[in-house]
Amino acid sequence: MSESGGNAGGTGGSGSGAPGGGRGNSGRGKGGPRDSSQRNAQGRERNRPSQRSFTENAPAQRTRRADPARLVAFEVLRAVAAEDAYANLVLPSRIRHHGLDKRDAGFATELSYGALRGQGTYDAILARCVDRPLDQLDPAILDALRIGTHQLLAMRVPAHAALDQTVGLARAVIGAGPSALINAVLRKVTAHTLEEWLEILVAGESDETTIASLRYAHPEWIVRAMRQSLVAHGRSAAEINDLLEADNAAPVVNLVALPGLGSLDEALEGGATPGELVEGSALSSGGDLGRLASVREGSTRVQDVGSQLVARAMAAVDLDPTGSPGAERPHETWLDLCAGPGGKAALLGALANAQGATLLANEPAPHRAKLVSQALSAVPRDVWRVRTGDGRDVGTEQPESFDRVLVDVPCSGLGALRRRPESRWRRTPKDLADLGPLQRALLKSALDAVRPGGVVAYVTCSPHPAETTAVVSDALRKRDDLELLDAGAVLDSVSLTGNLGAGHDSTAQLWPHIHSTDAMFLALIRKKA
Ligand SMILES: C[S@@+](CC[C@H](N)C(=O)[O-])C[C@H]1O[C@@H](n2cnc3c(N)ncnc32)[C@H](O)[C@@H]1O
Repeated sequence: MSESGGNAGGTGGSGSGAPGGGRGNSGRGKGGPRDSSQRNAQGRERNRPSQRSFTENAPAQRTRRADPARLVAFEVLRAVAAEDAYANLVLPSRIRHHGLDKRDAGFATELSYGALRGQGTYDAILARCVDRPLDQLDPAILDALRIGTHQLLAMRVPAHAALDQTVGLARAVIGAGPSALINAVLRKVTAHTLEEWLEILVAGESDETTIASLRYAHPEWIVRAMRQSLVAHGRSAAEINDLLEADNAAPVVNLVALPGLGSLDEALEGGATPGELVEGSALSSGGDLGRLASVREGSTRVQDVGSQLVARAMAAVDLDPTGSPGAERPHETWLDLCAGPGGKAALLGALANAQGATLLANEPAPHRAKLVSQALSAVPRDVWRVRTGDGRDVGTEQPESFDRVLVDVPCSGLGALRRRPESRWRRTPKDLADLGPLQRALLKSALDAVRPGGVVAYVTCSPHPAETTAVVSDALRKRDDLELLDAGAVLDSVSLTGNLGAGHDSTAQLWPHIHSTDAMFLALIRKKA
């Protein structure tokens, strides 16, 4: 374990398109393959005529060149499949490596994210077009087919361009052999629109979970888990399709101006719109956020509104409800037990600075602890410290030492599927079981570390009851010195609307399809004085 400090800021990116998301039909283009200059700012190819047709050229006569934007998407899919890479980390480096301009970068983002999100549905379609089981295909060929299918069924790319360019990509990076197969399979894909394919796939299917899984491109176990989560948090199971559809939409990039330190003026002048749910937030207008001086300084940051709300709720709980309103708070000590990479720590650091408190941010992974220091760099240096160590030890090493503790535990991330296009296909139900003991141990440590009268905010970026309500009720059952505060009411008190409707049974759950945030869970647990 060690403690340290440091400097910097951060930005994020997004993509769009998937079954249930940015649907579009392909059409006929005039002449040969389009070059990238014919794409519009959303990465869509311009002048899209309404009918489909294909070049008469045999695959061998077509382009042998890999269009750089498609090549980037292919490389992202390959890295995800072969190296277990994260698309949101690989994509920017591939875009830089190939020197894509803004339009091509938009196209590559939509193509790679859309193909990854839609993978389950696209594979079901491809299975109807290939004469052997998909797992007998070379994985690179399968990725090329997924990229071709997403262009044909869900992007406004003329069919001939999608075909020619995908075959050209395959010739350039996989070899001449597979191009005939790819050409033949993608021609079969073009026989139907996405909607027609979905009708074909679900025909004769009566199981609602299977239908939703195919229609909204989620594994069946996640469809069931999300339905269970909706019900566990007091919502209707009938919302499931809206929730799954929200996972397929590209999330808007949210900004936060660190209270008392940052400003949104520059972002708003540049076209960002003020956030409607929480003070000091804005919806980015897109583009390179590094152009904003306050983002470069780290006083304005990219952060999901759900994260902003739960961090503000932790800081806003009234620890002395019997005291006189407006009375000055004594100097408080705050702990962020699982801080990496530092998004909530930065906001908490700014709030601590404004409220005369200090913050200890803990993270066991040294490279992530460094990111926490960087995230906190805009906050005055005497307000915060970073501890590099196991959060499970803090409760015994520093018992009853903190007034407020945030424990934002490692979780399945089922509440942020829209941000991580590949994660739905990578996660398994076993992850939930494996994470349970760590989540419980971290919450126990947080409860040991908070002083009597203090409050612990238990947060996950997952709505699943195994990671949310079950963990909290286990903790409450084991000890008699705890009480649950009304997290929904506290969230309302820090929101601009005052009426988020997130509360249920004293805990609170935000939703992508209701609040346009990640599905953040919040429980506020007070240790009785
Ligand atoms: C959900 S993330 C936290 C996100 C962070 N609060 C933010 O807003 O940027 C969970 C973090 O817990 C860390 N973690 C994993 N095991 C831990 C442990 N034993 N003690 C403390 N933190 C742990 C992970 O490295 C990860 O950075």
